[in-house]
Amino acid sequence: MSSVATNGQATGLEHLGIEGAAAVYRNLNEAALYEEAVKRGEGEIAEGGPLVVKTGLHTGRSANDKFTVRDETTEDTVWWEKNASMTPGQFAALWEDFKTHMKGKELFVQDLFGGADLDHRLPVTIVNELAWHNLFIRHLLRRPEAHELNDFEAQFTIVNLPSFKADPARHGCRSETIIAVDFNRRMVLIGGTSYAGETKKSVFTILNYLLPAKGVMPMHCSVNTTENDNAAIFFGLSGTGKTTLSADASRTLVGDDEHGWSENGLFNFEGGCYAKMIRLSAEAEPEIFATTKQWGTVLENVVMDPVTRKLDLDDATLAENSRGAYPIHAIPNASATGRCGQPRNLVMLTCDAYGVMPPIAKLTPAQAMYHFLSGYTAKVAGTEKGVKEPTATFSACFGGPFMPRHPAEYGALLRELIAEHDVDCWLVNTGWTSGAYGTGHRMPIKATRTLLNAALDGSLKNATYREDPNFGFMVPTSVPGVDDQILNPRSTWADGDAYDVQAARLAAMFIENFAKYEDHVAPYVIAAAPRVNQAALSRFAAE
Ligand SMILES: Nc1ncnc2c1ncn2[C@@H]1O[C@H](COP(=O)(O)OP(=O)(O)OP(=O)(O)O)[C@@H](O)[C@H]1O
Ligand SMILES: O=C([O-])CC(=O)C(=O)O
Ligand SMILES: [Mn+2]
Repeated sequence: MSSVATNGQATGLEHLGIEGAAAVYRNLNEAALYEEAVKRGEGEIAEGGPLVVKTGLHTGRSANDKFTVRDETTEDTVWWEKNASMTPGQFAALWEDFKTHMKGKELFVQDLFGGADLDHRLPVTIVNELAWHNLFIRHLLRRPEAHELNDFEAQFTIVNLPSFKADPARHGCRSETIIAVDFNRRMVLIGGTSYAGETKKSVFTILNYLLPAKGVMPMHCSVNTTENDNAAIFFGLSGTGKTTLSADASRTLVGDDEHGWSENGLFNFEGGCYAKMIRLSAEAEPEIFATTKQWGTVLENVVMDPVTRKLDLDDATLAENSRGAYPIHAIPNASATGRCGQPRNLVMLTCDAYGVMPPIAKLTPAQAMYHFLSGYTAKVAGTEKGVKEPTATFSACFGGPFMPRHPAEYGALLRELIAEHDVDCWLVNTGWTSGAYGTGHRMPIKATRTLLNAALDGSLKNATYREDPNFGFMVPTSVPGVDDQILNPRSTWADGDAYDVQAARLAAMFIENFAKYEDHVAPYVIAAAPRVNQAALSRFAAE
């Protein structure tokens, strides 16, 4: 039940040491939070009803401002090479300063679950300074039934104060922005950023730490299924198509970003979606587009005409990473439970801006392990003119910034689950074709969907395949409904030699990145590495 505490009334936050707030609004529903957000000038209402907000300086996650407390709890369980540390003393000072900062402020609190599987879900309390942040996280996580709130006992608390400014000298951080994770105190403190994604990815970080200890695999992936439960997992880094491709009219959406895989099957950690809005097309993504016309959707950094209240989804002035947050039932064919059975297919999405990877390839279990640990995608220069060079990104487990443990731990869990459930693995490139970024173009969404559907319905297994000379995986030569040519990326390039050079460069980047795992994985995984075409590579060096 919702409650409001003012003027020294009991707030339910005393046990945390949070005292002196001007008011505490607990578990307000969507309508009430809308009203509070608008009343406070936090956002404006667009045509059709969405709440439009701006986040200012930070329009994406601040991965370099995230710190984990290093103590006896975490010393041997966190991978310190890729997780920046802070001391328990620095965290204690930060928490004191957070409590001071909250005095006299109005706070919005939600009690929610992370995880649709009753055996593995995590009750969390989220304390927000902003009403719209509270609405966002209510959309994104799993809302308890009224009776579940009676004996709700949070196992973690997340406090998010965008107006707080961290102090590098006192808190051990590097800027005024901080995301501080303390697994011993069971708290996450977020300060100095209004980008809402930080909160949902903090819950993800916690689950990524806790679940492997119970033998449950946490994954940065989307999941969808069918009436007869032909479930599929789509791994991928940001912008590779998890949200876009999992919302498919012919399949049931389980979730778009974070899932667990246990003996019971797959389960969503969340109860909502967080979709990229930039240049969203009504034709290619009708289900997601419809949410931009609905009451309830929170639109972050989407440009709106203040008079007509019409949205311009093509305008990247506020952010290239503009976002829409909505409860999962805003998508017509979403799962009511957030759960499904064991997957039959596992897809690794990559947005290869070099235009080298084929649009789909079949992976052996060893290749799947290799690509899971590599976590490859490429970032493009965005909208800047004249910048033609993409940048390769390797992010372990397709989610480095949210994975506290060593990638080999997640890898070992995944390997066992793939083998136990005999899952078919695929690599899908949603990035460039007919040349690299700057010359070619992005893979048409329609082609990607057709190829995926052939993989998921089993028909693609009967196609004829060729072996990719660089990556060693098997690539279909013909698939009904798509142009044969795009299946062979080299043939889409105007200059085949230029393709070979680019492919050799990418293969070499994979090898270089993978060196750090060689002591942690079995030889058969190392053997699944790409082969570097040395002749092509030396042509590049000579150029
Ligand atoms: N062939 C394609 N397949 C998938 N997405 C494509 C394709 N071509 C272009 N896109 C665009 O790429 C973007 C994919 O973003 P999406 O939101 O699905 O990424 P995501 O994996 O969910 O990322 P995040 O983890 O940040 O939420 C969308 O803007 C989509 O319109
Ligand atoms: O969390 C976010 O900001 C969006 C997201 O899913 C990602 O970046 O992987
Ligand atoms: Mn997404």
